[in-house]
Amino acid sequence: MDDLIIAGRRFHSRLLVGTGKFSSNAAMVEAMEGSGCEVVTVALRRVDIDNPGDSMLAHIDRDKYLLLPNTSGARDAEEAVRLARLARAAGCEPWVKLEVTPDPYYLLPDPVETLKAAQILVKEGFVVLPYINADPVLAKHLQEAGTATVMPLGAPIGTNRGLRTRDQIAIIIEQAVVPVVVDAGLGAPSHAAEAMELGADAVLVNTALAVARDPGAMGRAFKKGVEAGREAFLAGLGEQREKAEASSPLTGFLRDA
Ligand SMILES: CC(=O)[C@@H](O)[C@H](O)COP(=O)(O)O
Repeated sequence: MDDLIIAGRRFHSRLLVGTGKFSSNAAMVEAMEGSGCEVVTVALRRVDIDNPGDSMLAHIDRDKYLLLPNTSGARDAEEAVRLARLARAAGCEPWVKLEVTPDPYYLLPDPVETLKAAQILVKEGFVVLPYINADPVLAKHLQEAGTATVMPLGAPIGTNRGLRTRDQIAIIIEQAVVPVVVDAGLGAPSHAAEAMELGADAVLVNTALAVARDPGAMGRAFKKGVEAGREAFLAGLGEQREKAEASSPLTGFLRDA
């Protein structure tokens, strides 16, 4: 068993999926099913969380998937906290993907407001999964505040540019005492595999699935990428070297004969 454990809860899948930007609810469900995910994140601003008949929520089987509300669109801590409280009041589990993104162009997370919101929400009993820039110092502060994960970005949301923050993420992974979930910017299964090979505990993907010609097939491709990367990480990757080293050394019985 190689389960992902977040706040004491076990997941077989290490791929979390976002629900934005899909051309239809059917396409979203195909991507979720193909990916094998068990956690799906939903922007609180986009759904009527009080209404189980909301057209998008009605397509998410809550027995099969953990619905992870996110505070996407919040511009400061106050707004994020308000959204999280609304979700809990509407009967959602007290899990929240904390996003505070005041900058409309790059959607980069605000570190000060994110930390402030995390401190409040943890105290109120929320399981907090904060979306952050790949900043190891901030990651430490959030863990000290009691967050259940840290979720550093690979690249800005929706850019599909892959693991641009690789070196910083490596430091976060080295120092983390909670699961590290690489979130945002992963545009191809190879990007997800790279994050997992680096030692990330999980990844979260949305845009790459939503914009694919066949979201179900892309979900399956990401599943394989995540599994391959995880397996390689556990198997132990060889270190990178500057100089060549022959795969078939010229020592041994041929030269000695
Ligand atoms: C859906 C979500 O929670 C975001 O953090 C984000 O949308 C994920 O990033 P990509 O859309 O780039 O995969």
